[in-house]
Amino acid sequence: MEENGGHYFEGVEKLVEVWFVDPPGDQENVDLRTITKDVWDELLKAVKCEIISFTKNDEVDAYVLSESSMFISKRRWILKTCGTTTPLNCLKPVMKLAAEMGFTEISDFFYSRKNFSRPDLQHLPHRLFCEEVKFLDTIFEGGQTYCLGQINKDCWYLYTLSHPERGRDDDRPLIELPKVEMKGLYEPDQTIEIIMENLDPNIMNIFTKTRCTDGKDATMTSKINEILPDMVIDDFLFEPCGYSMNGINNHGEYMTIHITPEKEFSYVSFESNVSMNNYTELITRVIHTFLPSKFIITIFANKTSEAYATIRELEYNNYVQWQRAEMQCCNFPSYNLLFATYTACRNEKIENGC
Ligand SMILES: C[S@+](CC[C@H](N)C(=O)[O-])C[C@H]1O[C@@H](n2cnc3c(N)ncnc32)[C@H](O)[C@@H]1O
Repeated sequence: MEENGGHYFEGVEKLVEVWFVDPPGDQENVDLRTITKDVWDELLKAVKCEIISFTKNDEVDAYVLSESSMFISKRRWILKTCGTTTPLNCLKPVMKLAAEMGFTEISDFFYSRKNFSRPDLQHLPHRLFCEEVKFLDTIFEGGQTYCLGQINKDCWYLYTLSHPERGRDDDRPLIELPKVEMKGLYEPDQTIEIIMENLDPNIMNIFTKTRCTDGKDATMTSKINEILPDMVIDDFLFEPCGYSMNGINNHGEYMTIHITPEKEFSYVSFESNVSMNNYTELITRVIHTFLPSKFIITIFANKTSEAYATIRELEYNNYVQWQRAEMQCCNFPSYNLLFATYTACRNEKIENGC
């Protein structure tokens, strides 16, 4: 990979998602959102990133970070950071703090990332996936690890831990399913992530200070605001280039986009937990907004999610300009996972429908 006058930025994010179990009894005040910004400022020092913006609604707190994003709801914590950050270094302190609040158990844990372009620039424990696994195994018992895709090319690593038997203990099933199925799975959950590389340079130019004045200008010019129109957007345009946004809606759903526009190592990620029974249109909107040369899609859906039974439908979808290179499906105790990679068709192939 060619560098940019010695400048290199690793767009690939490390993604941590933790679901704590609501403690029994009166749970109203046991809420991760009671952790103040000052406390997060301190905790994030171990990650080597800072909070640059904050928005919230009744369901979710959303932080834009100097390197990506953090989302906090009552019992779920998501930390997504790029560059050479070290998110696993704040995991133990956050779990300790959560335990002091009453969150002593975890029902689901996910750590995932694509392979880095420059692993040599990463810091301990993020230099190798096996090093990350070793670190996580000192915290969790029974974590499972996977590598999807091609180990010698583009791949995606996952460390996951699931205790479906420890789910919410509140007798409020959201949809009618036999009790045995519902145990521990009262809250529908799904996450779609689209990881895009080698993007259209004219589109990437939008995410520079030479073309746009600020985050809002870049959001409107690129039409990011039309991807999921009900999201209230908090956006930031870096100097001289680079863009991050969080969107939240009143259903407690979020979206987040992060853009590294430098042409030598351009990278864009899209992530959302928006609930849909078919993600084809959303995926089409995202990839037409950024025009990547290649992309990876991952979709997680738990058993009460409306996407649970349908994520395999991606197998039958054609995106005209992009051809699917591979697809893998996994069934975990609480979640189904779909992983697929796509590459842009050459022009003569497009004319023939790829
Ligand atoms: C934080 S953003 C988005 C990163 C994201 N993970 C992605 O998808 O690429 C990174 C982009 O902003 C640029 N940038 C400029 N100033 C930065 C800063 N202070 N911290 C992090 N990135 C900065 C980087 O060069 C890069 O293009």
